[in-house]
Amino acid sequence: MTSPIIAPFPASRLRRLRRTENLRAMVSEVNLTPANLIWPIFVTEVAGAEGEIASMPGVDRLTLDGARRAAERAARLGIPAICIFPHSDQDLKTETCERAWDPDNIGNQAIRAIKETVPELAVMTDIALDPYNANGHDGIVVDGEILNDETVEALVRMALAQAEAGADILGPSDMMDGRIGALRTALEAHGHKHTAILSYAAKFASAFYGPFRDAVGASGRLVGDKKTYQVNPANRGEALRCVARDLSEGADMVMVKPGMPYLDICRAVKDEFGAPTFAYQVSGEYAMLEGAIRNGWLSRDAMMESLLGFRRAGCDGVLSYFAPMAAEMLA
Ligand SMILES: NCc1[nH]cc(CCC(=O)O)c1CC(=O)O
Repeated sequence: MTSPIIAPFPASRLRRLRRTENLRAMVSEVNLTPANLIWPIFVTEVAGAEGEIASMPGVDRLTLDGARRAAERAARLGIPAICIFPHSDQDLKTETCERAWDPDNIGNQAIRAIKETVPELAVMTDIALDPYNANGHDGIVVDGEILNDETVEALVRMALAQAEAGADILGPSDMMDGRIGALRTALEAHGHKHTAILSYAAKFASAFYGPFRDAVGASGRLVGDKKTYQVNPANRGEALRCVARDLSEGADMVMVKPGMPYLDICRAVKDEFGAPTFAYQVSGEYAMLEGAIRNGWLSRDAMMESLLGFRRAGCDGVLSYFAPMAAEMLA
């Protein structure tokens, strides 16, 4: 890029274009609209588990009816997509995770409920075994090892059940090797050629997922950590190789996760590959901002600024628990 010529002061006064709201709007380099937001929601099948998540004040676990209402709210606000995370019955979690591909699991029920209520809203899912795994891991665990290839087979079954239930976008968040290619091949073979994949491609082994694991009821279950499959937070090059690999296997869109501590990765992914690029402003980022806002230490504008930052870093959109609130503020 050629640098714009800057005349010496006082011929150049950069403050001239910052003087009024309209002048600032004219030269704004990026913008944030509700179309840039994906709203992640938690849906529970457990009676009595609905309501506020302690570590995510302002975010509720929803019933199926609540999910329907959320879908209507998203549509009203111009949010194009909702992403479903299931909170499933602890007693039905197994080591083999077969509920993950049960057509009637709570995640698949929620897909159908939302598609019935607001057919045009894009429904995104999460593909990983953790909501149904007695071990709380994203993959099948045998003797302490998270098995890659056996997990990929299970993920394929899970993905087909979600596509069958009507999901528009599948979100593999498991970080097993080879899953995108396996999912794409299976989707094509089973008549789901229009089902999109938004790969959690650059997903880091982060401490910012803590509140999410409370929300889906995986925290008490998880033994150890996810460092043998999620990317080391130190590794930019490896994250870019993950993105290259997932795109070459048939991902339609890619994601960087978490968001705010990884904006350098967002920028690199967009510049390097030019594919539709999303960031996930994860549960810990939500808790951090919302906690400070509720304490009066930050204003709501800080939240809006965090979302605009993703756009400046090259993201086409952001998954954020703030999505409905941000869309309301933009209206
Ligand atoms: N498959 C798991 C999954 N999918 C989305 C999140 C985290 C989202 C968030 O923290 O908001 C996680 C947690 C994890 O990897 O442990």
